[in-house]
Amino acid sequence: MSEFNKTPRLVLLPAVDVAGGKAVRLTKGEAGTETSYGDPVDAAVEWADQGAEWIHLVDLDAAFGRGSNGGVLKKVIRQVKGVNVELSGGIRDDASLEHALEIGAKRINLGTAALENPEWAASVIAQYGEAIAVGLDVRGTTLAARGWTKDGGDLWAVMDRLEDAGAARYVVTDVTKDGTLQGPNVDLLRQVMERTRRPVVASGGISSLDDIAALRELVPLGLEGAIVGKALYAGAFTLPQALDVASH
Ligand SMILES: O=C(O)c1ccccc1N[C@@H]1O[C@H](COP(=O)(O)O)[C@@H](O)[C@H]1O
Repeated sequence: MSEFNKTPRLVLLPAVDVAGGKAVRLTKGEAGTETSYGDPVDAAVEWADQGAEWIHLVDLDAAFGRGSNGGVLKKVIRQVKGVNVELSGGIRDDASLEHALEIGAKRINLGTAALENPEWAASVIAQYGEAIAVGLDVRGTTLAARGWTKDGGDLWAVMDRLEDAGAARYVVTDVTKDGTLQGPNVDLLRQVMERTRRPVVASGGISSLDDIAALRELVPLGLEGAIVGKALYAGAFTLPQALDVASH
């Protein structure tokens, strides 16, 4: 096959979720299910050293509305200079959005605000374009907001609105898969990609290199990337192995 016929690679985004100043992984996003993996700066620097182009950085305390890890996030972004950071959790107004961009986030992932404050979300989508992604965090086809503790409406109705607003990209998480190592929800991803021409990033459930290979098959349909969390921290495979599968 010539270079020109090759399917473009899948971009992998190792996740660094921060709670109480530590890198943690949750199961299905439920508070109290944390497994701790130490210093978030060390985790992020390790993913950067191993070849990550993007890091998906989450302030879980801000997402749950119980605090902030602002200082730690700033340090992480500073320490992984040269690696793009997608930042999410608690970015719900002008002040938090501007702060996130000021500390160096390349892309902001809006969750709750895109559901509860459609006018503001539309205005920042129009103003910042590619710098704004919308996180579609779902159980079944019901969106989840406020630390995934509240229902946030019907996925397809909200997507119609976001498409009209010109959302640049969607980060799709099946909450029921997140942190479970049960494999990604490929049907959900296919359904989302059928309804948009915008790039989609998959999140939740990746457990093996086979899962990454399966997601790479979706690149021609609009899948741009995949967030990898627990599988990397648990050592199911290494990031270089995953990057290799994502690019072949
Ligand atoms: O990533 C998680 O495990 C997670 C768990 C519970 C809530 C949120 C979680 N992650 C990220 O947070 C944003 C939503 O934050 P907000 O609603 O905008 O404050 C979500 O898209 C995930 O990226």
